[in-house]
Amino acid sequence: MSARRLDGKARAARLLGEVERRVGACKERDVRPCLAVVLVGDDPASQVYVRSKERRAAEVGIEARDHRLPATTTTDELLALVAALNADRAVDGILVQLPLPPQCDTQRILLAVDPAKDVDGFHPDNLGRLMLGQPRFVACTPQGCMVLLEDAGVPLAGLRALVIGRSTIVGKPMVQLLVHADATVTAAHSRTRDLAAEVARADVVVAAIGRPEFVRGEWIKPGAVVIDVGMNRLADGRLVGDVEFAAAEARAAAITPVPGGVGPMTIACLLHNVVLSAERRASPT
Ligand SMILES: Nc1nc(=O)c2c([nH]1)NC[C@@H]1CN(c3ccc(C(=O)N[C@@H](CCC(=O)O)C(=O)O)cc3)C=[N+]21
Repeated sequence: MSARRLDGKARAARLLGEVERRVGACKERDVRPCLAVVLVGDDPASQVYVRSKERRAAEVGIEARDHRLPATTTTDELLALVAALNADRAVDGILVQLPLPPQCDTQRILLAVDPAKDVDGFHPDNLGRLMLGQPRFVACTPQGCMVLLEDAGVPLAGLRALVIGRSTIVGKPMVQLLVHADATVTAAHSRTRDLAAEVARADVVVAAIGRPEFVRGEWIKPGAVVIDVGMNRLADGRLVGDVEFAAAEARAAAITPVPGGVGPMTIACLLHNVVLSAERRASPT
């Protein structure tokens, strides 16, 4: 048996089509959806990500305003920029590209973003709302994983789901979303004993560890659904996930590829969050 590939690229294109229609509807009401992108420093990977976000935004009619700051930017300078973007009524979403240089206090900066413009879903208000089951902006990567899980066609209620990785931007919100979908969720991480045994009993595996092919294909329970959040650049330039793809594919019922799986969904969900924010501006409740 070979797994069905959960095609994130195709799914993202469909979601972006919906976003584009909704952007058009906003414009008919004289609201022009706008995303402010803040990039500090010259990390090459961050520059690539930001460029592809801005390109996708343009494709769906969202204006992306670029704020590039030198690597020496201080916390106070960033706080001043965030305050200006919060106050700018034309800005629907604010994205501060991570990681920030070490002299910047990331937590303080994320806390300063107006939660109503926090399209990354990283502000404590939005993380707390998700915990309460009253989400406003859901972090883009976990949101994209849930869409792909829906496409896999497995009802999550009662299933055993394993989330590997406990980051604030992926693992923790992913656990919450799966709990709200009535899965039985285990949060595994670097200190988990016998990860192989945890994987072996999981009906759904979400891998967000950041180590190339760390999850062995032979650990996967036959018929499981595998969502690979990992994006690891090897020395030879190849991009691989956190799961040993070929071996996992032979056992799983469905699996996301890398590239072309979760990554494109993350960007589509970001722009989905921007249009949600613009729709609130168009029809305040
Ligand atoms: N505030 C903030 N928000 C983020 O959402 C954020 C961030 N900071 N910092 C960095 C990470 C990384 N990230 C990616 C999203 C999509 C792809 C993506 O589309 N990847 C393609 C492949 C790209 C390639 O080939 O290199 C794919 O998986 O098919 C990659 C990486 C968002 N991040």
